Amino acid sequence: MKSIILIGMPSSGKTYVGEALAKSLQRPFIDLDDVFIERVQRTPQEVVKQDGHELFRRLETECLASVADIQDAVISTGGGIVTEERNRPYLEKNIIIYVKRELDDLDVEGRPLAKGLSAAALFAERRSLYESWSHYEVENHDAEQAVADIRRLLNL
Ligand SMILES: Nc1ncnc2c1ncn2[C@@H]1O[C@H](COP(=O)(O)OP(=O)(O)OP(=O)(O)O)[C@@H](O)[C@H]1O
Ligand SMILES: O=C(O)C1=C[C@@H](O)[C@@H](O)[C@H](O)C1
Ligand SMILES: [Mg+2]
Repeated sequence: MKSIILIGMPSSGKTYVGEALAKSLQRPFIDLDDVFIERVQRTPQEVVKQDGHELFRRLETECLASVADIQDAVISTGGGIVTEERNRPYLEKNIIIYVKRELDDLDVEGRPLAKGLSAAALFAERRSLYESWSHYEVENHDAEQAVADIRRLLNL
């Protein structure tokens, strides 16, 4: 079966819910941030700081391409994955779930967000992308509930 791939705002719970979902389904969990660090030997933040946003996005696409054909996994992505149209075909090889969380609940304090924008500004820019690129949407108030909702939506 295709992998389940989670998209959504920074800190919306893609990793948290993804890990719980993988455990519940007894499937491998892949976090694209970990793939990035392993391939590039630097964190996304280091690359942005040292070499700029564009290189970070190019390397992120390479990381996505490297996992896009893996079957049966749960994959969480970085919040900005929807900002590059070239990422869409890789995401679409999989089942795409938009993980939603109240803006006020996003724990973005002190985190370097893309382009130095606030979470509200990023959300305004990306909301329609998360909505239109995803096959399903799930609220993350409570991780167990989000896992149950995804399992129900996908009949798993
Ligand atoms: N349902 C939840 N209940 C309690 N804590 C949560 C829940 N969802 C997420 N968190 C917490 O919120 C923070 C952000 O979650 P997480 O790291 O999973 O977000 P993310 O979408 O993967 O972020 P990023 O875009 O940076 O990868 C973490 O500290 C996580 O433990
Ligand atoms: O949402 C984004 O565009 C980003 C989120 C951060 O986790 C980092 O990956 C980087 O700052 C970009
Ligand atoms: Mg994450």
